[in-house]
Amino acid sequence: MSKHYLKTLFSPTSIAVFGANNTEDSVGQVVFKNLLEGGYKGKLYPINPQFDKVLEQPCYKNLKTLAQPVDLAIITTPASAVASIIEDCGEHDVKMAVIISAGFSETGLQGAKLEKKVVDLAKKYGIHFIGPNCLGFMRTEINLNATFFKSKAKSGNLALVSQSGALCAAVLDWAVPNDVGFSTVVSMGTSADLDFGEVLDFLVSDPKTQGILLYVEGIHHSRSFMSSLRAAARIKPVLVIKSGRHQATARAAMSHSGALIGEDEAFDAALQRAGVVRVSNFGQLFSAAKTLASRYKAKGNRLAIVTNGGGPGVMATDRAADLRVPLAQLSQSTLDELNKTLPATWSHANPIDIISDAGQERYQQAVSICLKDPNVDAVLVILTPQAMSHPLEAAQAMVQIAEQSSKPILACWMGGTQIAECRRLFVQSRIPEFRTPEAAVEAFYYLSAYHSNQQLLLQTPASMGYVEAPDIEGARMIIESVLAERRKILTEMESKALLGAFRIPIVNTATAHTVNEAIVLAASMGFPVALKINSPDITHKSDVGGVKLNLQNASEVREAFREIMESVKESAPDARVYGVTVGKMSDKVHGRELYVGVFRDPVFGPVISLGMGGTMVEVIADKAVSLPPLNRYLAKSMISKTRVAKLLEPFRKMPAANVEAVEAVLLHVSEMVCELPWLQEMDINPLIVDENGAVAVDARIVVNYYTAGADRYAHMAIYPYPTHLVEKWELPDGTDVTIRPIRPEDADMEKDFVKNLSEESKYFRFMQNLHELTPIMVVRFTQIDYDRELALIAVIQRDEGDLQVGVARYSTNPDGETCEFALVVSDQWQGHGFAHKLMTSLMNAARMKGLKIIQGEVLSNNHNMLKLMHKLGFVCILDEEDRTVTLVSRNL
Ligand SMILES: CC(=O)SCCNC(=O)CCNC(=O)[C@H](O)C(C)(C)COP(=O)(O)OP(=O)(O)OC[C@H]1O[C@@H](n2cnc3c(N)ncnc32)[C@H](O)[C@@H]1OP(=O)(O)O
Repeated sequence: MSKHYLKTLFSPTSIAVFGANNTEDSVGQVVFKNLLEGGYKGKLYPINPQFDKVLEQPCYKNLKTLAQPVDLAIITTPASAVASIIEDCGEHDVKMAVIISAGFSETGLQGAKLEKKVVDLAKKYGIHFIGPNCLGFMRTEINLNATFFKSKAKSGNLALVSQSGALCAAVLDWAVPNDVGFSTVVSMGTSADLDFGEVLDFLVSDPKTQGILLYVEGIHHSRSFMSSLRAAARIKPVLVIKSGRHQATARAAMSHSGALIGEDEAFDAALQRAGVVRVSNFGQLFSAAKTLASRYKAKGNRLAIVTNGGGPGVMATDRAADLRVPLAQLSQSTLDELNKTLPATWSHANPIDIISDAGQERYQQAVSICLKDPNVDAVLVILTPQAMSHPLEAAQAMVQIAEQSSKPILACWMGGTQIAECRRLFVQSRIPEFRTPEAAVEAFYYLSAYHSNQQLLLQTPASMGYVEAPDIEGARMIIESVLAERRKILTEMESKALLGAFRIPIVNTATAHTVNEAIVLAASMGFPVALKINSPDITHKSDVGGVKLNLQNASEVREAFREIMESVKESAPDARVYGVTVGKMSDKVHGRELYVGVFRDPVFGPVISLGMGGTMVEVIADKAVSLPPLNRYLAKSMISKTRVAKLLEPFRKMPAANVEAVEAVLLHVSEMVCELPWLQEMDINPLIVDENGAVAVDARIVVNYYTAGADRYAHMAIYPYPTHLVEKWELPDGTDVTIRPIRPEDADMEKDFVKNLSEESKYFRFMQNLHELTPIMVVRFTQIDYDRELALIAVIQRDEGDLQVGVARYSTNPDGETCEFALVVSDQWQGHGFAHKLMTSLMNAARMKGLKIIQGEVLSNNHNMLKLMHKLGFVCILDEEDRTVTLVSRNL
C-alpha cells in the first residue's frame, strides 16, 4: 500500500525552491533551472529574500508573501537557514520537503544539533523530508528533476535509490550512453526522516517502476528496511549493492560457527530470504541494470552459450562455474538438429562453438534451435568479428529472433569499431548487450537469481514427516534446568539430549562416574568407544586433555579414564568434574565430517550455517548461511553452496553420502531454533554422514534467557506471520494473553505511539519521572494484545547495573486513549540507593492510582524473582547479559 504523503512528494503539483538564485552554477540556481527547463508542468516558485526575480520568474521572500498552496519545498540554502524554513513550511501547510543542504550530522556535534532541531520541527508540523545532504530526486514521468545534476535521466522503468549522491550522478552518467532509463532516482542523503523503507514502499506500487536498484552504505532501521525489501521484491526485482562488505566484526562467540559467520553473511542471508539479489560491485550493478531494463524475465537458470570462438566460450563457462550458473544439458533432439545444421567440426556440446567462419545464417539457426530446447532457459550469443561474421547482419538476426522469444537472449559482440553499430541496435531493441562474456554471464546470474530467490520464498515450510513428533516440552525442561543452575553452556549429554528431542540422530552416549562404570558401559555398547570429560565448566574438552578416541578394549578405557582425570586436574583444577561420557565411535567407514552451526545475529536473529566439519572448522571456513525457518529447497541450496558438497558425491571408492539425511538434520535444526528461543549458539561438529545417514557425534549448545529483542523483529520483517513467534500464555488467573513482537506492519503504529506522546500524556510523564531519577535508556518496546487494550512495555536499562522495568498500559477504549504506568521492577530494590528510591516513588504513585502492587518478598537472585513474579501473575523474560527484563502481567 502506497502512502499518499509520498505521492505528494513524488508527484507534486507545486514546488517552492528555497535559495533559488541568479548565480551561475550555484546549487540553488541549477536546481531551479532543472525544474524550470526540464518540462515540469506544475507551479514553480523561487523563494529568496534577496531577489524580485530569479531566471526571469517572480521570486518571493517567503511563503507568506507567496500566499499560494505549495506541495513540496526544496531547500538549497545554507544549513543554518533550514530550521526556520521548515517552520515557515509548517505554518503554511507544506508537508513535504527535500533538504539538499549539507552541514548537518555528517559534520559533527554542532551539525547533529542542528539536524535534531530540524527533525523536531518537522515532526511538530507533520512534515516529511528527504535528506539532508542529498542530491535531490527525479521523476521522469512528470519531467521533474529536483536535483543539481546537470543532465536529466532518460525515462525508463528502473528506480535508483542511493545513499550516496555521487553514486547517483555516476549511474545517471553511465545510463545515458547505455540507453538505460529511470522512472525515479532518489538520493537519500542522511535520511534524517524518510528512509529506504518508506521510499521502497512507494516504489512498489508505482506502476512506472519495474525494477529497483538500491545502493546501501548503512541501514538505520533494519526492521522496516527488511520488511519493505521483502514486500518490494515480491512484486518487482530488487538489486542491492552494499558497501562496507568486509567490515571487521568483533563477535564474542562461544561456538566456532558463531566466530565464523560475520555480519555481512547474515545480511546476505537476510537479503536472500527477502528475495532480493545482491551485487557486489559497480560493474555488476550496471550489468544487472541492463538485464532488468531489458525485455525479459528469467524463468530458470540453465544457460546455453552460442559462440564463434572457443576462447570466449571458455571465459563464459568459467564465470558460469564460479557463479554456479548451470550450463544447459542439450536434449538429444537439439543435438540432432544442430548436427544436421552445423559443420561437422562444431563443438557437439554446450558451449555451442559454431566455428569462426559462422555467418548470420548459422547464428540464426543455432540460436533458434537452442531456444526451442526445454532444457534451455536463456541463450548467450557471443560474436568475435571475423572475416565472415557480418556482425551487423548477425545482430539483426538476433533482434528478429528476440521479438518472437520469451526466453532471454543476451548478446556479447566483442570488439570496438566493427561492432559499435550492433551495440546501438541491441540497446534500441532492449536486448541486453555486454562487452565481455563474463559480464554477460554475471548479468544473467542476477536475472535468474532473482527468479530463484522468489521461487524459494514460495516454498512452504517442509513437513518433517515425523514418525515421532519432537519432544519440545522435554527440550524446554532441559534448558530451564540449565538456566536455573545459572549456566549457559550445556554439557555434552544435555546438548545431545536436546538434539535427540528434535529427532536429530546422535551417537549412543552415556555418563560414567567411575572407571568401572566406564568399562561396563563401553562393553555393553561395543568397542571402539570414545571417552570425554564430563564437566559443566569445560567447553573445549580437547584443550584440557579431556578426550580419548577409538578405545578398543577395557584396559584402554581404564588407561584413558586415568589419563583424562589427571590431565583435567592439572589443566582445570577448579572445574567440577562428573566423570566422563562414554560414546560409541561412529562406525561409518565412508563418513564425511560436516558441521552445522547456529548463531544469533543481533540484527537478523538466528542464522544457520553448514560446512566442512572437524577440528579445523575455522581454518577451512567452509560456510553456507541461511535464516530459519528452512524448507527443503533452502536446505538443499545450502548444501550445494558448501565446498564440502563435492565430498558428498561418490568419491574414490566411497559411495555418495546420504544428502537427504543432511537436509533432514538442517530442517530439524531450523525447527529447534524456532521452537527454542533460548538457543543462542550451537555447533554440531562433527556430523558424520555416509551412504546410510547422518549422525551427530558431538554438539555444543549455548542458551540464554530469552528476550523479545531486535532479532525477533528482523524475523518479523522477513516472515509476515511467523506463528512460531506468536505466543499464547495462560496466566495463573486462567486468562490467555497473546504475546507477539511488533510486526513491521505495526511499525508505524509504534512510531506514532512514540510520536504522539504529547507532553500531557501520562506515559510521557512517567518516562520523564524516570529520567529525572536516573539516566535510563529505553531498549525496546514490546507490544501485547489484550482484547481491546494494547500494553506497551518499555524495557529499560540503566548503565550502572540495576535492572528495572517500566510497564505502561496503553488502552484504546472508546472513551479515549489513556496511558498509565503500572509498575517498575528492579531485582535489587531491597535496601538502598537509586533502585529503592525509584521503586518507592513509583509504587506510591501506583497505589494512588489503585493499581495492584507487588511488594515485600524480593528474593535474592533473579531466577527466584522470576519465580515469585510468576506466582503473582506476572510473566518475566529476563536477560542477565543484557541486564534487561521484560515483564508482562494481566493483573495490572
Ligand atoms: C553529490 C553528493 O554527494 S550529495 C549532495 C549533498 N549536498 C551537497 O553537497 C550540497 C552542499 N552545499 C551546501 O550545502 C550549500 O550550503 C548550499 C549549496 C545548500 C548553499 O550554498 P551557497 O550557495 O554557498 O549558499 P548561499 O549562502 O549562497 O545561499 C544560497 C541562497 O540561499 C538564500 N537564502 C538564505 N536563507 C534563505 C531563506 N531563509 N530563504 C530563502 N533563501 C535563502 C541566500 O540568499 C542565497 O542566495 P544568494 O546566493 O543569491 O544570496
